[in-house]
Amino acid sequence: MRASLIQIRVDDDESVDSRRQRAASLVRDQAGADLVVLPELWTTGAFAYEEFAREAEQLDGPTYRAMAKAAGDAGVWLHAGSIPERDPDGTLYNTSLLFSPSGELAAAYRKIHRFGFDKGEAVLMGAGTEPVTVSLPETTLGVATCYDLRFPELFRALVDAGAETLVIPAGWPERRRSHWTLLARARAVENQAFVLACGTAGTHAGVPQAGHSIVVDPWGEVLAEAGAEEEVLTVEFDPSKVAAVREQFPALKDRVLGLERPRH
Ligand SMILES: O=C(O)CCC(=O)C(=O)O
Repeated sequence: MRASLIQIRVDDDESVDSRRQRAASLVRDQAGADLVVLPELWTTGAFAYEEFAREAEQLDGPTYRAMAKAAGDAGVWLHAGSIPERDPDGTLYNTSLLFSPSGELAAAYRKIHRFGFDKGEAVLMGAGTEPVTVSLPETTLGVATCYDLRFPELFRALVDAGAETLVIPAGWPERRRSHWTLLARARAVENQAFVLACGTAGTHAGVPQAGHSIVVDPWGEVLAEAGAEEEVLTVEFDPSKVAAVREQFPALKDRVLGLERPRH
């Protein structure tokens, strides 16, 4: 499989419209790839909290339409990253959109773990409740968004639902870049799955972005890693490696279930 991760710049000096057009054109440039991935909240930037309500879209709004068309034009599976979605009841969600190569919506995933550290997202947005997997001809994707990366139990749920390739759009800050790389590799090793983690470049709302999109194989080896600037990270990988690693070193079979005791 060939995957292209579009690590787009989210600087404040570009309008949402301009970035949307640029993203669509970057997706079209990836014709020939099997899977294309954009990052989290790339229209607004993940830390531009005051813009979430202003730029929120109904699910089938302008970003949906632009990305559906770009996926169809390029003939690729597209994980179009996430948008601030406004539900008809008024609640905002951090929602990822996935399109098939014919431009049909294949899945929408509302981020389950809201970023509560500086209150913004956790106060402004509702929480998703449903883990999402999507079957492609070559592999089953399990999707998660940014802060979700810190919660291994979500990834176990995705693996239990058949995920072999974990796709994680993010707007991770440079300040915690060491966690990003470490957690991406940890999720790959513990789940014996490919991890495709696509971040943003640039600075918005005063927060420098980590970039460093990364692709990790089921043995934890880094297949490709971007730098800090905008770039398209392209990688070839063999999805059958997941079954091979799970068979050669069957740690997932030794799980002891039922240990989780939530405190709240
Ligand atoms: O967990 C982190 O360090 C970053 C998370 C984040 O920025 C987000 O989920 O938007």
